[in-house]
Amino acid sequence: MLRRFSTSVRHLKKFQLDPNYKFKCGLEIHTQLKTKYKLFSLSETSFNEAPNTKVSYFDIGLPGSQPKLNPEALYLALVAATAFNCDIQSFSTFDRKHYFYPDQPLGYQITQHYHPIAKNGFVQLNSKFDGIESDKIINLEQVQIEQDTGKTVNFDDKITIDLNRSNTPLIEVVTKPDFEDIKQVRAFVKKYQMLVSHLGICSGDMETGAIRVDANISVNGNDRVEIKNLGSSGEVVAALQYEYRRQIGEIQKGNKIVQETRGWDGATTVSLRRKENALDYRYVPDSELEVVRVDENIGKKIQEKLPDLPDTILERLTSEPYNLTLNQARNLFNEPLTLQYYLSFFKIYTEDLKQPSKSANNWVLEELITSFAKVEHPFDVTLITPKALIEIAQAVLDEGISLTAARILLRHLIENPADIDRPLDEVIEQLDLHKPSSISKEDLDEAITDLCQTIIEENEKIVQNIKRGQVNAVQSLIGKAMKETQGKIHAKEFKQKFTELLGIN
Ligand SMILES: Nc1ncnc2c1ncn2[C@@H]1O[C@H](COP(=O)(O)OP(=O)(O)OP(=O)(O)O)[C@@H](O)[C@H]1O
Ligand SMILES: [Mg+2]
Ligand SMILES: [Mg+2]
Repeated sequence: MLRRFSTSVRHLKKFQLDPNYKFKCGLEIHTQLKTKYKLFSLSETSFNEAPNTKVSYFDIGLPGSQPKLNPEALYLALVAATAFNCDIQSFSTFDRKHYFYPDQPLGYQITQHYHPIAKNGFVQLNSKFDGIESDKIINLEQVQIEQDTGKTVNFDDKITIDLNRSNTPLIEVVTKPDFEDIKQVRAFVKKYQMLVSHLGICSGDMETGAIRVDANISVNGNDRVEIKNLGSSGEVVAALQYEYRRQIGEIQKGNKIVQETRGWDGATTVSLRRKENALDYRYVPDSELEVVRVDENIGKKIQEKLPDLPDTILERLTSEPYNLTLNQARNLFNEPLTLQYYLSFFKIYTEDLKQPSKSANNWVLEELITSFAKVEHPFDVTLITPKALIEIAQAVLDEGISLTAARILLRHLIENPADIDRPLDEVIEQLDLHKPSSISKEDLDEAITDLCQTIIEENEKIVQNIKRGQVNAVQSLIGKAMKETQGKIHAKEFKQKFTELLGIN
């Protein structure tokens, strides 16, 4: 996955649109809704179960079985439509789209062709958060509710069919052909993915096929070509880059671009079929499903209950008082428990202890996280609570221990969780981390001078480098001194001493 991602980034750098060939693109995004039950039956939705174990009569198209709409799916579709700023339709219906496929036993897919649940939304791409040069609005044509198909799985020389996925609820979100650039497409897919998982509408995992994208592309106003079933933002980008170049090649040869459906094989787009038109699908209203009527104000009511959207959260975290970098904010956004931890630590540290926000950020995002990494323990917000971290930070502020001692303490507590419940002072005592307060100032200064001199004598090379102008190399001498004194003496004091002894500024 990571490799695929970096490949697409590399492509992005190299790839340029040709100003003589205008790129135009619109997406159809199929999103599995995270419901307990399927769209029109009472079998449970399934992700990794043994094949054909999560199916009801209706899911396998048994004659006589009837569909009944799952209200949870309707609700999640309405939440999506609201978050995408759509006009929710108080009247919508289901239709049958006929086509034969072995993993679609009904012989048709139930979708919303004539009267979808929502129309006319938009998603705002933001130059600050979405990695594009300028803000851009992508308009949406509609959101429709539909069923997923089963899966055809090839085993050696056999083709098998797994109907667990059959009748899983989907929404298809159709954008207007507003994308003028592949970077905008990539930004949109990423944002879409983040939004639906944040709202709990969908798992958001493209790897498991929970979001699948069909990308429509045309060049210089010619017919559009639809590339079906792209499974990651990297694939969308790679397929569009390939197809853009292919269409330019055809135009340059004087060939006509015909409207067709193509697939992506990982390296090229391949023709699957000439595009069916609506007539080929023989859309008819599904006579077994009732008209869906929703309250005219439902969008407003849902809007009031929506949590803050990702952009709002990122905006807040990157502004006063937090002032996090965009990367830090993104990482926190992606780890809700860590975000909660950070916010509660930040509040106590800056409001009760009246300490600067920069130092609060440092405690959580540097000291705490690095301590876990150093002892190779997976980061766990429940281990050192915000209160416990406050206590450690407080010990440093009160000058009871040095920052380096605090680091040793943090690592010790992570590795010995039983000690977390003991009084902190006792643990500090046990580890002998207190600053050596019993020694007189003169004795301490002498000891520091001795130690620094020894280190200077033992590290001729580093000293030479410093004298040649690599002043930063002094840090490695300080590191050695800190190690020697187990962090009991502040780095600042060593820095002063080395500066003095080496005569550097
Ligand atoms: N000239 C164009 N260039 C690129 N994309 C286009 C162009 N015209 C339309 N599109 C895009 O094609 C998509 C059409 O999707 P829609 O679901 O309406 O129809 P479809 O692809 O014919 O149906 P199906 O759902 O059966 O695939 C939209 O995303 C739209 O933005
Ligand atoms: Mg479509
Ligand atoms: Mg389509």
